[in-house]
Amino acid sequence: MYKPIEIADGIYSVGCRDWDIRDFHGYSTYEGTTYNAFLVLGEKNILIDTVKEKFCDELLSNISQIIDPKKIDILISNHTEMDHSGAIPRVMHKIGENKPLYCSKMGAKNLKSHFNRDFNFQVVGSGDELKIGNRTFSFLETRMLHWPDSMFTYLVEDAILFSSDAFGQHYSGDMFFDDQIGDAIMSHAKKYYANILLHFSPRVQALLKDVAKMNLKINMICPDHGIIWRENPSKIIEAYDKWSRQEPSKKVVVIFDSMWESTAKMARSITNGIESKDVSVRLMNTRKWHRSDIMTEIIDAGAIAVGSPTLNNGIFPVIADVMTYVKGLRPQNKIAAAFGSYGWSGEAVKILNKDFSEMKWDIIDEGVKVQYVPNEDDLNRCFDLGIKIAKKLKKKLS
Ligand SMILES: Cc1cc2nc3c(=O)[nH]c(=O)nc-3n(C[C@H](O)[C@H](O)[C@H](O)COP(=O)(O)O)c2cc1C
Repeated sequence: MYKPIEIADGIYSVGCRDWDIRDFHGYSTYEGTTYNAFLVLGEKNILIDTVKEKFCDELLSNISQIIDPKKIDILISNHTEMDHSGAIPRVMHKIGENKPLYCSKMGAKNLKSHFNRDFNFQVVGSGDELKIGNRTFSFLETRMLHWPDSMFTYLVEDAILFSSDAFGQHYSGDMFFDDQIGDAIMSHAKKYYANILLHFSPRVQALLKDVAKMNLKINMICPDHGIIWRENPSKIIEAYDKWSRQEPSKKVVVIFDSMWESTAKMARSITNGIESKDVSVRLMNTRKWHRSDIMTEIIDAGAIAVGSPTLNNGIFPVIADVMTYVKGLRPQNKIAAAFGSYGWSGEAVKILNKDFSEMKWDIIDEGVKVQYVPNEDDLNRCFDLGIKIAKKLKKKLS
């Protein structure tokens, strides 16, 4: 940033924007991301989280515009992943190697594993508090949201939740708050949830219930990526509640790949069949759509159809990539059907059905297989499969 932003009295956002990044551990970030870090001034000066190693100079320069970094007394690390911890060794070197580093028990273990050294760890768990002057930092472990070390730091008097990766978005721009960017941020937040947190949805539900019971006042949510939620923090909490419930909607995603257009023709007929029953549909060619965009469409879809030609007795490699990725993120509550063209052995549909059953998706048809190029009858069978998917979905939702 060209200069740090004071987000509340004596509290500054001092992190960095990564305008260039496009591949974030396999997730496509068309608009880059930010690595947020926060400086809280007071009787003791506290830095919450750091940035990716290569942005360390920028972080230190941002801090220097407010105080001499040597005057930082305490570092809080909410999450060990390198985009937030990468700069820790250099930051500690700058502020003083023996200054206390607050983190969870798993945080201490994981920071050691990352940097192969000890810091002056002060291990904290849920409910522990650090009182400094007129400020209270309260810690809440959020294990597996999304790493074992993850935790939140809640600043009691200011009612600010530093939420680590939760509630984040991969977005980098000239807007820093929800009231500046408006609803445009929600697609980034949804993509982030679908690709980073979806498989932990039961834990998200449990956490939201725990936080509701705690009756925390939340004026602001400061995640480690993207914009800060200050106008309406409950908007992202409500969105997390909705996404983590994994409720199906009247929407089908048709995913396919094709070498010679046969599976593509089948995919289009299935799509037409779905649409003929007034069900919304997204047709996604895996050669044109990134796996993380496909995943974002899947999260609220009620049904998924996947098509692959048979290649060397298996499914097409790009479809295998997408299916491996989707399986890991465990989307629930889906109706499913497979399809594909083949030449002689035709294993693809069977393999896709196995993938569906591993995810406990409801396979509503044995799938449509077509030898080589589909004729009119074959395309009618595909159209009928589309109708069947749409009808089953409507019935399920009624
Ligand atoms: C390199 C290569 C390997 C193939 N291997 C198989 C195979 O193992 N079993 C099979 O049934 N068909 C195989 N096929 C045939 C394709 O599945 C068939 O051409 C199909 O119609 C392609 O569908 P598409 O037009 O959607 O790509 C192979 C085709 C190619 C080009």
